[in-house]
Amino acid sequence: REKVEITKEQRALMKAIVDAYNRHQIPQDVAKKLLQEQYSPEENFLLLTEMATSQVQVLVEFTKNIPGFVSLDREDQIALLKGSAVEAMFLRSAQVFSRKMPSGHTDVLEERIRKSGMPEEFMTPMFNFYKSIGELHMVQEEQAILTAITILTPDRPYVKDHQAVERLQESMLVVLRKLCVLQHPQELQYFARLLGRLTELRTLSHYHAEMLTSWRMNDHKFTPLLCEIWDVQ
Ligand SMILES: O=C1N(Cc2ccc(-c3nnn[nH]3)cc2)c2ccc(Br)cc2C12CCN(S(=O)(=O)c1cccs1)CC2
Repeated sequence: REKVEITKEQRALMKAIVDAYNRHQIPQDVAKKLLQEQYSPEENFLLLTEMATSQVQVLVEFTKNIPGFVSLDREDQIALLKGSAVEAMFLRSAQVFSRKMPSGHTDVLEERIRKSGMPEEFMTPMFNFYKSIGELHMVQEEQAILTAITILTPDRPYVKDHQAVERLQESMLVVLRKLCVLQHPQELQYFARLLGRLTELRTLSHYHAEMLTSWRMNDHKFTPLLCEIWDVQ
């Protein structure tokens, strides 16, 4: 059994990322609304849009606090945020939602989102992803670092200094791998399973782009921030 040890620097990096991840949350009243009253599809959709807008704001703040991010080329910072926005939002949504939801309430989520006019063909992959994240029982350090790794993916469109991003992501992958060995000693392939979720996320983000155009509401409106980051309208 390999002797795994997290260095002082790696612990500092992990702490900075976890603090940033926990510091920014979306307003609880918004998330709670989704779980309480019964709404019309239009109202459901508006709620999801309101929440997604808060989520993007929270993710921008989180990203700015990832050590090394703000010293990247400014245009690369934008390219990374735009390239990872959907994936990071779905990853964080799945993580936060499963934590927030008392068990057995996911059908409320399913019903609310199904009632928002989301195309059927997107529901299944989204819920499969949601369940597959829940089954991993990630500790919060793993959740925060995996989200940072998603954002610091070097092969996003328009990233110029590929290497600089790769170096940042590399240092986080090293920490995450050690964390997985320490937190899940019995599951030898736990780290590989975590990274496998990132592949599932990319598929989801392709669905998402199509979904936005085919949303089953003729007058669906997104907020200016979502239009900007999702390249819609
Ligand atoms: O809204 C979602 N939810 C509910 C949700 C998400 C986060 C929090 C929360 N609470 N505190 N912090 N975060 C609460 C409820 C959720 C849960 C799991 C998965 Br997988 C995914 C989702 C989406 C993400 C956005 N989309 S979306 O398609 O991008 C779209 C935008 C506009 C209209 S449709 C819908 C599904």
